[in-house]
Amino acid sequence: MIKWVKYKTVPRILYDFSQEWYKKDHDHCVSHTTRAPRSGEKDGIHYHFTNKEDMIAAIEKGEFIETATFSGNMYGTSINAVEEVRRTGKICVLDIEMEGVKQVKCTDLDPLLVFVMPPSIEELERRLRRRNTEQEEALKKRLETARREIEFGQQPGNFHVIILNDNLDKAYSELCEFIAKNVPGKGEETNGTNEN
Ligand SMILES: Nc1ncnc2c1ncn2[C@@H]1O[C@H](COP(=O)(O)OP(=O)(O)OP(=O)(O)O)[C@@H](O)[C@H]1O
Repeated sequence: MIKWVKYKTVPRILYDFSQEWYKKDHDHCVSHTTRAPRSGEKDGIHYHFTNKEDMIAAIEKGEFIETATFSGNMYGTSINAVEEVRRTGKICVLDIEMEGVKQVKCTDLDPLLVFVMPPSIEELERRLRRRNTEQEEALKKRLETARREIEFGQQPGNFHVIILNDNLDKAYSELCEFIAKNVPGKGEETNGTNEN
C-alpha cells in the first residue's frame, strides 16, 4: 500500500515504493535548485541545493540541459547529472516542470514524456495546504503555474502519457504499465506486484 507522499511525488513513486528490479535498472537524475531544503531533504539525494549566483554562472557556462523558474525558485538538470546516470547504464529519469519539458524536447535525448496530473486544482491546493511547506504567496503562484501546466499537459502531442494522480497506488500501476509497453526489455518484469 502506497501512503501519500512526503517528498517529491515522482521520485518517491520511482524509488521508495518500487520493486527491486525497477530500482536496479532506472535512476532518477538529481536536479539542482535554489530553493531551501525542506526538513529531511538531503543535498545530492533529493536535489543539489545551490544558490542563484552559482546557478546562473553554471547556466552561462552551458552546464545545464534545462532550467526553469518555478514559484520564484530556479530548478535545472545539469548535463553532468544525466551523464552520471547514463554512465551506470541505467535509464535516466528527469522530474521537470513545463518549461523544462519544452526545452528537453529540443535536445536529441528523445525522451519518453509522462505527465503526472493532479485530479483538480482544488485537490492540489488541499494537498499543498496539508503539507504546509509554502507561504500563502508561494502557494498562490504555484497553483497559477499548475493551471498552466495542466493545460499544457493535456494538449495533444506534448506528452506520451497522462497519469491521473488521484490515487498513488493506481498512478504507480499506470506508470509501470507505460514502462512495460515503452521501455525495451521491461515488458515481462513489470508483471510482478508491488508489495509495499
Ligand atoms: N495521490 C496523492 N494523494 C495524496 N497526496 C498526494 C498524492 N500525490 C501527491 N500528493 C501530495 O501532494 C503534494 C504536491 O505534490 P506534487 O507532486 O505537486 O509536488 P512534489 O513533487 O511532491 O514536491 P515539490 O513541491 O518539490 O514539487 C505533495 O505534498 C504530495 O505529498
